[in-house]
Amino acid sequence: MSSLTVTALTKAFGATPVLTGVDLHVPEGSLTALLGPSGCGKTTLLRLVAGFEDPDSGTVALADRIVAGEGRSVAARRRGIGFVPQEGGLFPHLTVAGNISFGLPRGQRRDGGRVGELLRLVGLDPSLADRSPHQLSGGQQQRVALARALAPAPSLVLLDEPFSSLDAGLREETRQAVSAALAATGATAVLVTHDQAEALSMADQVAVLRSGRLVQLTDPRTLYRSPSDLDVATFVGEAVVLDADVRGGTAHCALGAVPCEGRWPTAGPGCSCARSSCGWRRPGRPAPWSPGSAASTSTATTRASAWPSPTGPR
Ligand SMILES: Nc1ncnc2c1ncn2[C@@H]1O[C@H](COP(=O)(O)OP(=O)(O)OP(=O)(O)O)[C@@H](O)[C@H]1O
Repeated sequence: MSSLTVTALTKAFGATPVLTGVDLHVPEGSLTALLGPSGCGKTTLLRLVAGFEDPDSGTVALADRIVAGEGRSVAARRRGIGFVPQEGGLFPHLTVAGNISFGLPRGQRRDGGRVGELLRLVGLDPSLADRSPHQLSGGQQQRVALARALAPAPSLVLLDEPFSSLDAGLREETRQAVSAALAATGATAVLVTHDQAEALSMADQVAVLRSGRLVQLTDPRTLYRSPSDLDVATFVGEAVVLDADVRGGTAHCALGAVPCEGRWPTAGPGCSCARSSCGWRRPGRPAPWSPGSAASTSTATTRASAWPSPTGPR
C-alpha cells in the first residue's frame, strides 16, 4: 500500500477548466472521500490519479514516486491501482471466478482458493464463484468488482461512486462490507461520492471539491463542526444559519449562548448569503472574531457545537 500525493493538479477540457491547483494527501492505509456536487471534477481527479487522463500541470505521486507530471506519465496498468467503477464494470461473459481471476497475477489465476479468499474478504459466499454477473444482485456485483480490484494487492484502490446505483438498504449493507474489506487489507483508498452521509460515515478524511477546487480537507467530525464556509456548511449537513453576536468565544444567537470553537468559517468569493446582516468574512474585510480577540463583537454564522454529530468514521 502507498500514500497518494496530488500537488497543484490542474486539468482543462478545451477552454473549460475542470480542476484548478488541487493539493491532496491521502495517508497510507486510510480512506479519503472526495465529496462535491455534480460536475465539480471528482471523477476527473480520480481518472488523473488512475492514469486514464494526463494533467495539464501538477503531479500525482504514489508513495515517493511521481507517476504523472514533471514530464512523466506512467501507464495506468503499471501504477498498481485498483479501480471500482460506478456500476462494477464486470465482464458479462466471465463468471465471478473469471472476473476476480482477471485481477490476479498469471500464476495465481487457476487458484480457486485465492478466489474463495477474496470472495470471503468482501463478505460473499465462495459458492457464488461459478455464477455469471447477471445472476448477482447489484450489491453483490459491486463486491465482486471490489474483490477483482483488490486481487493484485494494489498500492491504491479508487472507487467511483460504487454505491450510487443501489437502493437504500442494499447501499448501507454494501458500504459496510466494502469498509470492512478495505480495513481488513489495510488498503489506501479514495472514494468518490456526492452523498454526504456516505462520506462522513466511511472516510478517515473528506476532501470537499467545488468548481474544480479543493475547499476543505479534514476529518469528518471537524468538517461537520467547523465547515470552512457557508457553502460547505449547507452542503455537508442540514444547516440552520443564524446571525450571532460573538463575544469571548460564545455566540449569542436565537438559540441562546452557544460556545464557539476557536475557528470561524470564513466566506470566500463563493459565499451565497446575500443578507446585509451576514457576518461571514469577505475578502478585504477583517475577521469578525479570532482566538485572542475576545473583546470583539460582531455578527457571525457558525454551526452550533451542541448539535448532534454524524456517525463517526470507521
Ligand atoms: N472527457 C471530457 N471532455 C470534456 N469535458 C469533460 C470530460 N470529462 C469531464 N468533463 C467535464 O468536466 C466537468 C467535471 O466532470 P466530472 O465527471 O469530473 O464531475 P463529477 O464531479 O465527477 O460529476 P458527477 O458527480 O456528476 O459524476 C463536467 O463539466 C464535465 O462535463
